[in-house]
Amino acid sequence: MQIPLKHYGALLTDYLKPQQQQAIWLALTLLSSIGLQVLNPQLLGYFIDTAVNGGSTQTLWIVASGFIGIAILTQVLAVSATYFGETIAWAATNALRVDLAEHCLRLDLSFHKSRTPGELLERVDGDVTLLSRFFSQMVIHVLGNGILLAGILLVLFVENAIAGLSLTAFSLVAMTLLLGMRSFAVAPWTHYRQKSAEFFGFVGEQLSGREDICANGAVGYVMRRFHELLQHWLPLYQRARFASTVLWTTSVGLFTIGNAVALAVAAYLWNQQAITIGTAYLIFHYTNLLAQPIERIREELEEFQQVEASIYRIQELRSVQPTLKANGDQPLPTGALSITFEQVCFTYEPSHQQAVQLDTNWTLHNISFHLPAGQVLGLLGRTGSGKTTIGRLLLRLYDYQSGAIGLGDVPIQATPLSQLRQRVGLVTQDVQLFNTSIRHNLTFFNPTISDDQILQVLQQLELMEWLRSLPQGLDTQLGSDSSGLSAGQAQLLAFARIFLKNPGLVILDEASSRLDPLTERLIEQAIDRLLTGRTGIIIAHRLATVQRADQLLILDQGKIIEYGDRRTLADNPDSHFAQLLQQGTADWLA
Ligand SMILES: Nc1ncnc2c1ncn2[C@@H]1O[C@H](COP(=O)(O)OP(=O)(O)OP(=O)(O)O)[C@@H](O)[C@H]1O
Repeated sequence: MQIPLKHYGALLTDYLKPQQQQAIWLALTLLSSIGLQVLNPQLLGYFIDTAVNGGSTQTLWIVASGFIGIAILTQVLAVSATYFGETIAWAATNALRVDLAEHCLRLDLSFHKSRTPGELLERVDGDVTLLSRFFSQMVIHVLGNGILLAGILLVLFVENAIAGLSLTAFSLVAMTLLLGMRSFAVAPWTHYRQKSAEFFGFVGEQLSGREDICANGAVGYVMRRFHELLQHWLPLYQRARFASTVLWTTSVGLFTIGNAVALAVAAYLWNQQAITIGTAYLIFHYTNLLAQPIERIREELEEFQQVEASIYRIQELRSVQPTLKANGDQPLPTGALSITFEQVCFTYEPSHQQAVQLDTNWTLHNISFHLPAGQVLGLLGRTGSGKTTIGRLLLRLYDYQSGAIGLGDVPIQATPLSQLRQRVGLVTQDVQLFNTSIRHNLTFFNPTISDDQILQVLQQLELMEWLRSLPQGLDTQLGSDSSGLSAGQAQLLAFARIFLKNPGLVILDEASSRLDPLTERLIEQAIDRLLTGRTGIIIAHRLATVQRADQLLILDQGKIIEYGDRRTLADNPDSHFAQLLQQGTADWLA
């Protein structure tokens, strides 16, 4: 896996451009500290020669103080560089996190269904965290240490040409060898991070389902899977670390050779009386100093292998594009919206579409009906017959493969997605509440909705008494798992959301669970109000709700087995609906 250099460049310019000033400060502090590191040993060499030649104590004091002063300044500059580096890293990686999160939110439901929330967390946060060093220091460290390396070699040449030449040759060999091994550990680190994403996905999934897991005695199974994942994770980590260790061992071996070369050259030149003892010390000192940039570049490259794996995975995520067809800009009419389905066929696995020539494999097959504006359609059918899928197609959570769907005579693809989702309201059985105040749970953070509007809606839903019983009213915080709310109250809050949104079409997946009579009455009233002046589709589980419908559509295995006016069907003793009425329940399986 080799990522073209231009991709790194693009990433750097995209995310570092807004922080040009900080980046300049980072470069300045880093380069100054490098300059001082090259300069300071010269004072030491001078100190030794002055001491050996019997120089004055005052001179020695001045040189020693200068040496200490520069050492302190180098440290101050290093601290400043770290500060600027961290600031840049956080700002850049946060911007990337935001971009990736937005990108994921734009992707279809099919993308999210195929990935666990934990896996996405690892993609959006784990991989990006690894990139922080790339943004803050990597490029500048590789560049800066390259300059330090060149500076040291230059000084060595100035001290003595033979020393400069032999240590330059050594540096070239060391760098070539280490750079050649650059990609050595990329693949093991990619596998390791893939497994870690899987592990976090698994943990996230199990944590969110902990009640069901405990209630159904599945803890043993979960723990076994947990250990299985860990068992696969460890060898991958060992392999990745081993690859990195090979690099480390190579560089340690190289520096031992480097030190031997420096000592041999210094001893030879000293014997030849070509250099002073101070210069001999400097050759040895600079060779040691040489280890720092080479070692640092090696470290950066080693870390870069992990970064490369992260960049690769981020690119992969960014390359996933929504499969929904493009939107048009045709507005939907105001008020209640009529619905037209014309021979709609849909499957959740479009890649199998060609293979699905047989009608039986469509999730929805040849669905056609027309519901005039302001009317209500009751949807009935066995579990898995495709009722929920009809709602999903209307909201364009998925696109159908053939046929046509129109709302208010506008094809749904011809209108902007944001407008479509504003004009169609969906209440599912599974009400998703967020870990924030009741106000935000109702308005979805829309600041244009006033408290008065919210209170009016809660009053209509007869929820004021409940609201008054809460210690902080609309500011009361809800738990993400609906803690403190009954199923009926959660449903009523979901209705309140729809009232505030005021759509022209309401799709209601009615709760099939039994509610207490008081809550049931409240919900019945709420549904009545919700449907007034709006078109409605109700996936009905109660006869009371079905009686509201103007039209009925009964599905079986994705096909319409009965469709028509409710009263006409009720009067026809041969109809499926009449049989349901006879059974006294709308629940198909009852
Ligand atoms: N995201 C999905 N990916 C793949 N298949 C799916 C998906 N959602 C539903 N299905 C399948 O599509 C078919 C229709 O599902 P749908 O949820 O529309 O049925 P339903 O009539 O609403 O059932 P229920 O009454 O149980 O809610 C089922 O066979 C189901 O397994």
